[in-house]
Amino acid sequence: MAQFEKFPQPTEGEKVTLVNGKLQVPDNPIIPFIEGDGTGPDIWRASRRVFDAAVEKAYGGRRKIAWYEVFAGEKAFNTYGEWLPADTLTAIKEYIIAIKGPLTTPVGGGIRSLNVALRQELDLYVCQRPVRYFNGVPSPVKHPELVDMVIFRENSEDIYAGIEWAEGSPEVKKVIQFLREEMGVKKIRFPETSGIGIKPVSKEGTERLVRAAIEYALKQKRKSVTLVHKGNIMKFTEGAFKNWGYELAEREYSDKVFTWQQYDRIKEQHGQRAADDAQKEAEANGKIIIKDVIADAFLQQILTRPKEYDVIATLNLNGDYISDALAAQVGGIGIAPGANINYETGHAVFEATHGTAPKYANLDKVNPGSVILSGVMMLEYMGWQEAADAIVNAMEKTIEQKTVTYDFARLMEGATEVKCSEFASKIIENL
Ligand SMILES: NC(=O)C1=CN([C@@H]2O[C@H](COP(=O)(O)OP(=O)(O)OC[C@H]3O[C@@H](n4cnc5c(N)ncnc54)[C@H](OP(=O)(O)O)[C@@H]3O)[C@@H](O)[C@H]2O)C=CC1
Ligand SMILES: O=C(O)CCC(=O)C(=O)O
Ligand SMILES: [Mg+2]
Repeated sequence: MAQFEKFPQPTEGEKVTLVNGKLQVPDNPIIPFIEGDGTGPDIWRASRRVFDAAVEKAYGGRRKIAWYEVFAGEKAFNTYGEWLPADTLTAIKEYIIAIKGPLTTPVGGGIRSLNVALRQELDLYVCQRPVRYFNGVPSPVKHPELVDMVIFRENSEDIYAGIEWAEGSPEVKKVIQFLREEMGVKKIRFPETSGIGIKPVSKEGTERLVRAAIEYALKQKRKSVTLVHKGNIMKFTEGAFKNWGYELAEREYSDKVFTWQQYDRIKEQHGQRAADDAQKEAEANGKIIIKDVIADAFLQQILTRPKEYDVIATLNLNGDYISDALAAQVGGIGIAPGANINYETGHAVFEATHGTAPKYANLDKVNPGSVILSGVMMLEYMGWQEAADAIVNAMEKTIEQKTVTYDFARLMEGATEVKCSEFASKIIENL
């Protein structure tokens, strides 16, 4: 049993376990949850009702989640005097699968991101964010239905490692002195007034992320995996990510993928026609095409040619930007789910793409769709597909009936605007 310093033990349920790399989920699994800050509590209350109703409906009482509250953010600070108590990490390590609401991160000072800390502490190296269109959702683009992508965002490295020093600090002076005097760096434009941030990107980190993306593409019979990077500018981090990604694909999946690097080699030796034919043959044989694109070009092409993209593998910061941009394309951040996963240990924390939307806190107003769909991902991960499908169908039906929260209502003709809790109730009615 987990040893908690401050938290009470869970009073009901059984542990999820990992046996020989496979999750074993009992009928009454203990699932830790973090309510979240800002709009988190409103959204969590609404979402939890949907999860419980769907599980009850799908399994007639045979299965039931034993929710176990753990704490992070403001509620943790107010209750335990810490933003991220050790017990929360202990609980997630012990019970393997958890779900959370958004947590606040102050800009330019104060605590570092608790969301990022959770991902790093638990080494949840994949941030998996599927982006698809739900019929009837208002969108700013003409063909939102052409967007059907799954983002694999590297979650443990990059500029998010939090290695940075503030302008004027003794540390930054030391780093700048080292760079100038020992490394021969001459390009810091204003050395006296610079803050410095470091961007670590490793071969191991890249390989496990790209491997997860390719495994997903193979299992789900997707067409391509695109490595999105800014390798033309950041050659040894983003450029290396691209190179390591291609190398891994050709080394570990040689009979299952066709890469654009292979295409280039064939083109060089035998001409463009031969390369085109080789790619067509690979596609006809169901091979996954591994390609790459520079991040800025990608951000315009997801608007102009979304059909060309499928599974996306990218670094941490690119993935953050891409997640919100793609979410907007299919109707906004109100229905953008996600998961942070370590595919080796099985640990997974499910959470929405959006933040705490603080101006709407406690108004029972915002869309709970992102956390509800994050819960759908969680149910799928647990193997409770029937409950997951029931929620997706009921949510589709509710949106088609034009019963929606403010974010959709303001863009839809003839919609009935409902509160966060009412949207959840309508989904439950439609189960
Ligand atoms: N994983 C996490 O926990 C994350 C936490 N954060 C943190 O959240 C805080 C606030 O961040 P901020 O940059 O304002 O981004 P948010 O995602 O919280 O909000 C930005 C805007 O997105 C829209 N929005 C967000 N959530 C919903 C929802 N559920 N339904 C409908 N619309 C929604 C609102 O748009 P509109 O104004 O148009 O109504 C809102 O003003 C920060 O402290 C940030 O660090 C941010 C991202 C992820
Ligand atoms: O941790 C935060 O405050 C922001 C995280 C974020 O934007 C994301 O995970 O997409
Ligand atoms: Mg983000």
